[in-house]
Amino acid sequence: MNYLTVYWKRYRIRFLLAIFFLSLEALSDLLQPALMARIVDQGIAQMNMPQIERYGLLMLLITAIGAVCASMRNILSGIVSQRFAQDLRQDLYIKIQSLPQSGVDQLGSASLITRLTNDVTRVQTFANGLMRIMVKAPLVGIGSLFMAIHLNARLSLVLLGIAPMIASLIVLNMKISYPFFRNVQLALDRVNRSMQDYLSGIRVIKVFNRSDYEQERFQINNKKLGHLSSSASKVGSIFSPMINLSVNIGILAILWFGGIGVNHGTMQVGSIIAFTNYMMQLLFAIMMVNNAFNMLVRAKASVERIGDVMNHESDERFPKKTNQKLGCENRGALHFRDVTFSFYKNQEPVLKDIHFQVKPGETLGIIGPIASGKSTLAQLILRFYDPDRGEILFNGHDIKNYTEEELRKKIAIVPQRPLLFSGSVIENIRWGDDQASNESVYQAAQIADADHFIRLLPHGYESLIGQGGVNLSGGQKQRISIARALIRKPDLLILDDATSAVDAHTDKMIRCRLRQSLKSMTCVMISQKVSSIKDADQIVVINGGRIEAIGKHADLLTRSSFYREVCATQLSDGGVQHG
Ligand SMILES: Nc1ncnc2c1ncn2[C@@H]1O[C@H](COP(=O)(O)OP(=O)(O)OP(=O)(O)O)[C@@H](O)[C@H]1O
Repeated sequence: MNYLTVYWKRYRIRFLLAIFFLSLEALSDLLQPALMARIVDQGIAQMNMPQIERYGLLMLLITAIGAVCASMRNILSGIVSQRFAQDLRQDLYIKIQSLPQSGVDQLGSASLITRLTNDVTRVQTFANGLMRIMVKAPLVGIGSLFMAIHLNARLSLVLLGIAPMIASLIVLNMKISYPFFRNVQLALDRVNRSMQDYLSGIRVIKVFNRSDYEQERFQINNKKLGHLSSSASKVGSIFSPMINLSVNIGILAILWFGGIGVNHGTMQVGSIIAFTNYMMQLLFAIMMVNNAFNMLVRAKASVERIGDVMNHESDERFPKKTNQKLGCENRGALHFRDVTFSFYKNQEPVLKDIHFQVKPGETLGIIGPIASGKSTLAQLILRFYDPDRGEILFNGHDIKNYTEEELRKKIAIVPQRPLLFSGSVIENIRWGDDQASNESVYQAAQIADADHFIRLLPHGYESLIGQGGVNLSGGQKQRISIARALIRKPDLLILDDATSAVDAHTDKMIRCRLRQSLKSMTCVMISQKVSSIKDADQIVVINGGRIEAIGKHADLLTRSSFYREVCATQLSDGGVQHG
């Protein structure tokens, strides 16, 4: 919970000011029954009009002060809780951005969304409640008790008997409820995850007619959430009436003993009214304290879940300062030296003893069966993960010597699944370099063979792209992604199956243009298609996480059985093309 200290320091003055107004408001509530008792006992009972007017006016004044304080407290609590939530959300967002990829994998993206939205809102509601009722309830509760004792000490013994009983009930409620609320949040994560899965795969789900199946999956998670939520509220619904019953027994006892007192002439009617009023205020306060505990239990679960993220180790692997010694003599050179990598400790490595070298300006093709580790290899170059053994050199230097900004400025990747944002086409391309001129954008689009189709769009480069590029074809999205990577003018370009959705002719055009226009740029081309990589200077055949063979197309036809088989099935003439 340490991470909350910074917000406490930032907002404590306004928070304490809200509590100050709240205390005045509570004081105004507490004084009213006592004034009413005087109006009844000293005014009405003795037909004393001046007393009625005096205490009546005083009561009005105190109520007005209470109302002003309530407004001030409302304004302050609104401001403090809104700003606190806004800051917390922002800081959590920044923290999520700083997490290493393994941290994001571990926490899960759906859970991170729930933490950023639902959990922050819960903590905000609690903070707001703290300034509205939670402090007022104990103040009014203790004040009522004090005023009641002041009115009639003997009658107050009833209250002292009941209070410990109610306190025990509240503590028990909190202990039992807490695990339920934590489980509710976890169930909410699962509901969000199934929704996220559905939205990201909506087309495939429809094509495969799997909407019913997905609906069932959602229903299972939703039912679990409903079940857990109702179990959690059942606990609350058992305890609340028990607390109510205890308080009502107390009121009944007061009326009983008070009635006896009035009969014997030891108590006045006004005092009994005031006493029951205080009892009602006490009832209200206790109910509020109970609700506050329920809110606290929920907020505690959320505070801990946010804390899991806030206290998670940030990605501190990159050096903070530029290493002056990193010269550019070997611009674009890439060297894998016996790299072994596994995602989880004590698990079979995904990549084993990977060793190869790419000279500046060369193109390296990588081919292999599915799940053989091709994309993982690309992610290691960008340091999304670090190898367990071995090292990767880029531009002649260990990639661990580069700052995050430097490394990612020099290397651009076009991922398997192109990611486009809502906005115009030109904005999406310029996202790679926001300083790029229009000319550079057009040039990058031409190399990616995107310029022609973009100009045919209703508003050309200014045409709007829907969220995730819904209004574009797969091949169009891939070409815009390539243009976006090119505009960065990287030393090394990684195309991770980036032309899988374009036809063979366009694929060839893009490769030719890349070679002609960017002679100095090194290119790593991962593909399942032989046609995409067969002209590369070197081809790495990767199988089961190991390099099966390295060489040119012609060499591999004799040296790699996997490569030969793939060529035989893929190349258009049905046979094996040499050269
Ligand atoms: N974030 C991750 N956490 C754990 N395991 C992973 C992760 N990403 C990939 N893997 C595993 O690593 C192995 C290699 O995956 P990778 O994506 O590198 O294969 P690939 O050769 O690129 O496959 P494809 O051709 O299908 O894209 C697979 O077994 C996969 O399950």
